[in-house]
Amino acid sequence: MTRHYDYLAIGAGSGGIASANRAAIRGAKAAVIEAKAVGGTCVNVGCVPKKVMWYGAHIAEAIKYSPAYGFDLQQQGFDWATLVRNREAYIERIHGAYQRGFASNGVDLIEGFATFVDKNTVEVNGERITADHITIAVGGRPSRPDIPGAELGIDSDGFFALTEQPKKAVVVGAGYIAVEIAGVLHALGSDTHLLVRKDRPLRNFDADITDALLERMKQDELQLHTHTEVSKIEASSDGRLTVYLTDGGMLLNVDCLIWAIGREPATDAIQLEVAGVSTDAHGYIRTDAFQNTNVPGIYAVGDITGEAQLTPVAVKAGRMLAERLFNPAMPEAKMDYRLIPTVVFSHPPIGTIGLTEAEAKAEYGDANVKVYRSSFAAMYNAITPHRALSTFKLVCAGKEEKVVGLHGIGEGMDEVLQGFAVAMKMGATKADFDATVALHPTSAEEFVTMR
Ligand SMILES: Cc1cc2nc3c(=O)[nH]c(=O)nc-3n(C[C@H](O)[C@H](O)[C@H](O)COP(=O)(O)OP(=O)(O)OC[C@H]3O[C@@H](n4cnc5c(N)ncnc54)[C@H](O)[C@@H]3O)c2cc1C
Repeated sequence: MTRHYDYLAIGAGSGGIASANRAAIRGAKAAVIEAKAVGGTCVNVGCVPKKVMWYGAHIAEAIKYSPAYGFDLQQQGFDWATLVRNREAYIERIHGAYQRGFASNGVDLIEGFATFVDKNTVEVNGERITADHITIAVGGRPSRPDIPGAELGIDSDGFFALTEQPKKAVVVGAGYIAVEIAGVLHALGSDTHLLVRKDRPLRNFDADITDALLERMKQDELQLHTHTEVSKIEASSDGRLTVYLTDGGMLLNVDCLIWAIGREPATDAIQLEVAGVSTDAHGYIRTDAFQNTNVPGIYAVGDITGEAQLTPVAVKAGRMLAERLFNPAMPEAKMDYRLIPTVVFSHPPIGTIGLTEAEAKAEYGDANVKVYRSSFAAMYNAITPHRALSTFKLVCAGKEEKVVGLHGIGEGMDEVLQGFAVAMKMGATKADFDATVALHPTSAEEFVTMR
C-alpha cells in the first residue's frame, strides 16, 4: 500500500524541517525526505561549521591581542584537525537533536532522493509516497566556473571537508561566503588571497561599510586581488596549484583554491516537469507571497525560491506555510520578507538591515535622506598595537527620520544587530534611538548617541 501523508517536505534542511515539524504540531500527518544529511546546508556545510571556524579565528585574534592585555603566551601551534573533529562532533549532536524533535512531534524522516511522479506523488528508493500538500525545500549547491582546471579547486562544501590547514589558499568570489572563508583562513595563519572580479567584495552592501572592511583587510594584510578572475588552473607533480589570472598575474604553489562564486538551485534532478511546476530561467521556483508555486498543493520554501537565502528565512517561511495550511486560526499566515537582518562573519563582523544609503536615496530622493555615521576605536583593540576603527551608520528617511537602514562593521556587531532589527520592525525613528539611554561602555551605544 502507498504511504500517504497530509504534508510532505522534500529536503530536510532549514525550511523542510521547520515546516514538517510545525505541520505535525498542528495535527498533520507529516514526513520529510532527505537525500544526504539531516539539517541541510546550514547545519552540515553552512552556518554552523562556518561559525565554529569563525570562533576559532576569533581565538587566534585574541591570542594576537593578548600581550597588550598582559599575557605572555607560548603558542605551541594550532591543530586544524582538532578544530574540525570537535566541530563535526557538535554537528553530530545537532543531528541527534533533530531526530529527537521528529520523534516527539511525530514526523517521519524518510532517507533517500525524491523525484516527482505526479503532483501528489513522489518516488523515494523505489517507493511511491503520496501527500495532499508537498513542499519543495531542496536548497542549492555551490557553482563552479567553466574554465580549464576548475575541478582542481574545491567549493565551500570542500572547505569544510579539509582535514589539514592549507598553507597557501586562494578564495575566489565577492559574496559573503568568500569573505568569511578568506577571513577564517587568514586569521588562522594561512597565506590567503581573495580574488574579486570588480573593485571590492560585498558590492551590494553599504559603501561606508565595505570601505571599512577594505581598510581592515589592508591593516590585517589579507591579500585582496581586485578586477581579476581565474583563467586557468594547473596542478604540478607535488599536487600544488598554479593559478593563472585574467590580468596576466599568476599565483604559484597554492595548496587550495576555493570557489565561492555563488550557488545554484538543486531543481534539475527532481522531475519538476511531471508535476507541472515551473521554474525561472535559472532553475529557481518562484512563489507568491504564500509560498504557492504555480501548481495548487505544491509549495516551495528556502533557498530554492531564490529569495533572501538565509536559514531564518527558510525556517520562518516553512513555519508560516504550515500554520496557514493546518492552523485554522492563521489562514493568512505568511513570511514577511521586509527588513531581514543579516550578518557577515568577517573580521570584524558586519551587520546590516534595511536600505543602504544609495538605495534610500534612490527610493526617497537625496533631500529626504539623512545619514548619521560614527567611526571609533572599539575598546577591545584600542589598547593593543592593532588599533582599528569600527564604523556604524544609520540611514534615516523623511521628516520624521524613520530609520530605514542600519549598518555596522566592528567587534560585537553580530550580536548587536538583532535588537535593533526589532526596533526597526516596529518603525523606530532617530528620535526613538536618541530617547534610549546608552549602554556604556559598549560599541552598541554609538547607535543611540550619533549626532
Ligand atoms: C558556507 C555557507 C555559509 C552560510 N552561512 C549562513 C549564515 O551564517 N546564516 C544564514 O542564515 N544562512 C547561511 N547560509 C545559508 C543557509 O545555509 C541557507 O539559506 C539554508 O540552509 C537554506 O535552507 P533550505 O531549507 O532552503 O535548504 P538546505 O538547507 O540547502 O536543505 C536542502 C536539503 O534538501 C536535500 N535535498 C535536495 N534534493 C533532494 C531530493 N530530491 N530529495 C531529498 N532531499 C533532497 C539536500 O540534501 C539538503 O539537505 C550559509 C550557506 C553556506 C553555503
